[in-house]
Amino acid sequence: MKNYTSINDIDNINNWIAEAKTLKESPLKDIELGKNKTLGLLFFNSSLRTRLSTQKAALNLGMNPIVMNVSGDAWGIEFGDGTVMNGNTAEHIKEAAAVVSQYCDIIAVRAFPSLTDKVKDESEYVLNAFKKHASVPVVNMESATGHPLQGLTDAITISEHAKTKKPKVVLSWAPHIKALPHAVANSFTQAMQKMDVEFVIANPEGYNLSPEITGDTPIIHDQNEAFKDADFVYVKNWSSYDDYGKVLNTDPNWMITKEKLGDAKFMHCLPVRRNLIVEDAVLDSDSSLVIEQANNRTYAAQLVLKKILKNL
Ligand SMILES: NCCC[C@H](NC(=O)CCC(=O)O)C(=O)O
Ligand SMILES: NC(=O)OP(=O)(O)O
Repeated sequence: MKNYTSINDIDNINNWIAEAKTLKESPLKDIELGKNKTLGLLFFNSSLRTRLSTQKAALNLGMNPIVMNVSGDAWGIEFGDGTVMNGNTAEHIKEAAAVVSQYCDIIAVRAFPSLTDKVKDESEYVLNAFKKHASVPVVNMESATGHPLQGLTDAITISEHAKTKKPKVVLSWAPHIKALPHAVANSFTQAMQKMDVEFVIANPEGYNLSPEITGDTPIIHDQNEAFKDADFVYVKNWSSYDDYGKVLNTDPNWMITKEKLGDAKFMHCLPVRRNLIVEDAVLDSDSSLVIEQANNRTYAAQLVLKKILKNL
């Protein structure tokens, strides 16, 4: 594998899950593989889990991680072609990516969407510019439209906790005060579509994800109906896709409660706002898998880095 930028880069999800589970059992077994190799992590946005678990994964493989907060700490990067750079950007992605490629064997990038310009966001211009102008492999640590390290993590976690051969998995929208990206929901949807699960999405009217992502997956506007007989309820807020980036609804009735959850397991990528997205009683109960999900971020990243290292 050269780059890992989308769930579509996973050739066989069941094999990947099995391999991630073996890494989890003996995380240091490939400690020689990444010796003298450098992973550069570039953050255009905040992070706790991705920033730490991806470094931990690199360390488990014997790699040397180096981290930079691009926004604020680096020079403003210009992505436009042929731009007269007389504004706020001081260096072009052509130089920046070429320079970073000399210091790193793999570059990992986090760059969220604007949520104001759908066409520009969907062009994935930051991630694709790194892919184009870097001479080393690129890993997506959450881009405008996808969070494939999270999607892989969630597939691993569901596989670990499934009690039946074909569990029912619900992706549910929940309220939030801010406009949030679609990336986590998109990659979770794509991961579930590759797994042998009964998968449905629950969201209010006006909140359907991109039809290119949802495809044949049933979309249900009644949350209680969607939750019936669910084994896993994966919760995430996202802003409207059709009315791009808008917050149309903050209906507290969509918040996840213990009563609504029933016997299902609760999942969320974190960070999560308590008593807005989900009530304390759920997060503080055995029904919550959120801490285990965060743990699996390390093994998802380690599997991805291992596959890229083997191909260098
Ligand atoms: N990486 C996981 C989620 C990141 C981001 N969440 C956020 O921005 C939450 C911010 C807040 O709650 O203020 C998202 O939804 O894509
Ligand atoms: N789940 C996740 O990606 O967390 P961070 O945004 O803290 O990295």
